[in-house]
Amino acid sequence: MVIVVAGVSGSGKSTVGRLLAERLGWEYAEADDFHPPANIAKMRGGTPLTDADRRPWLRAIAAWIDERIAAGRPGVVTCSALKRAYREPLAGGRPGVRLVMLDGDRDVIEARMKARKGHFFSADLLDSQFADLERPAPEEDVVIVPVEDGPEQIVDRILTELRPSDGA
Ligand SMILES: Nc1ncnc2c1ncn2[C@@H]1O[C@H](COP(=O)(O)OP(=O)(O)OP(=O)(O)O)[C@@H](O)[C@H]1O
Ligand SMILES: O=C(O)[C@H](O)[C@@H](O)[C@H](O)[C@H](O)CO
Repeated sequence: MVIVVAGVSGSGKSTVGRLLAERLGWEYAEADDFHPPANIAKMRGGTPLTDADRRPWLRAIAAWIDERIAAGRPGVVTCSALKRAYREPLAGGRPGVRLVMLDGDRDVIEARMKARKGHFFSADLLDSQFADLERPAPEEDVVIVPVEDGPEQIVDRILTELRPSDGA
């Protein structure tokens, strides 16, 4: 099984994803490591990414997921996956892949981003993240988890909802 941890920038994907992988003893990969350097430079410069910018990045994340599934090695990967069209190729109806979206109040997320030091993605871009965000429809079968709790409780909740140790 592969779990994709999604959500806008600052929603806690890296914090929660890393902890989840640690608790399960699974491999972990970080969305930002799949971006071509031009995308990182663009975000660092304060310009939001377009669909075209995100295409090679989503393909690289999908390839990571495919490799894990082919090898029967479970993993956790983060990916903002803001739009339905981004989520479909990663998790849509694929057995063995589940997507969890961290979602919550913009002010809470903004405050966390402002407190976070040394990250290339500035809180000024948060509006563009919420503008692009398409909240998952029920038929997408995405687990939506509120971000207001602490990371440990969020991970507990994901484990309860997905029961990954059952091998689902
Ligand atoms: N549940 C939480 N409770 C309190 N603080 C949190 C929580 N989750 C994350 N944080 C803090 O909020 C900030 C943003 O979290 P994090 O970097 O994990 O988000 P992200 O979604 O991975 O962001 P990005 O996509 O920009 O890399 C960090 O400083 C992190 O320590
Ligand atoms: O889809 C996007 O706009 C990007 O992937 C962003 O979400 C960033 O990569 C990340 O969240 C910042 O670290």
